[in-house]
Amino acid sequence: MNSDAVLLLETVHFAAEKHRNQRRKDAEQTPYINHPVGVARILSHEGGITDIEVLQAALLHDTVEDTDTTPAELEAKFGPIVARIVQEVTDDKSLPKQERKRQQVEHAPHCSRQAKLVKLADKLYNLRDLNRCTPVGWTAERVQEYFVWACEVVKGLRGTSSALEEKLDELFRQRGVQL
Ligand SMILES: Nc1nc2c(ncn2[C@@H]2O[C@H](COP(=O)(O)OP(=O)(O)O)[C@@H](OP(=O)(O)OP(=O)(O)O)[C@H]2O)c(=O)[nH]1
Ligand SMILES: [Mn+2]
Repeated sequence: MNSDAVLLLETVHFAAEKHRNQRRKDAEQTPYINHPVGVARILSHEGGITDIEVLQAALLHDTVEDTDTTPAELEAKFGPIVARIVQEVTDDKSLPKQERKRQQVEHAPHCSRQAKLVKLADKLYNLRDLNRCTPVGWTAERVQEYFVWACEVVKGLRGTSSALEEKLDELFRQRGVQL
């Protein structure tokens, strides 16, 4: 088996273990790991991305934010580039939510191209997930606000992947969000 396949299996196994007790916010309580796997799959299948470090970072992108995983642990296991990309897409959960959301808009244009790719695929997955079903406790207004905010973040990520940006733009258009 080629070494990229071995590396991806090692990475998806690590992410699955880390997210094993986490569920999505939908009524069916979908396993959380479906999200990072789906984000990596969007990058490869829809974005044509073959950069192994980007695909690994996509699989790991929520481990530091949402589990006990540390950046040092990622660096030791997957190397400095993967660890850096994950760090770039990790929100500071000690900040109030509104400030975290504001910082994503502010930081997006300063991210590396690799981190921008992960962020584009993350938003595309989450917006499609909102179209699939509404998270438990969310109102229609909150869903619409998420689309408006995501569009602001995506503005700072443009010029990175026309394939992913076109798919995002179609979702914003369907919601009447001004591009
Ligand atoms: N659409 C949707 N999202 C769900 C669901 N379950 C969990 N999530 C996660 O919820 C986050 C969006 O919800 P918010 O209320 O805006 O953010 P918060 O969880 O950080 O407070 C996303 O985090 P994230 O991936 O870190 O991305 P980001 O939105 O913070 O950039 C998304 O992955 C679900 O069933 N549907
Ligand atoms: Mn995510």
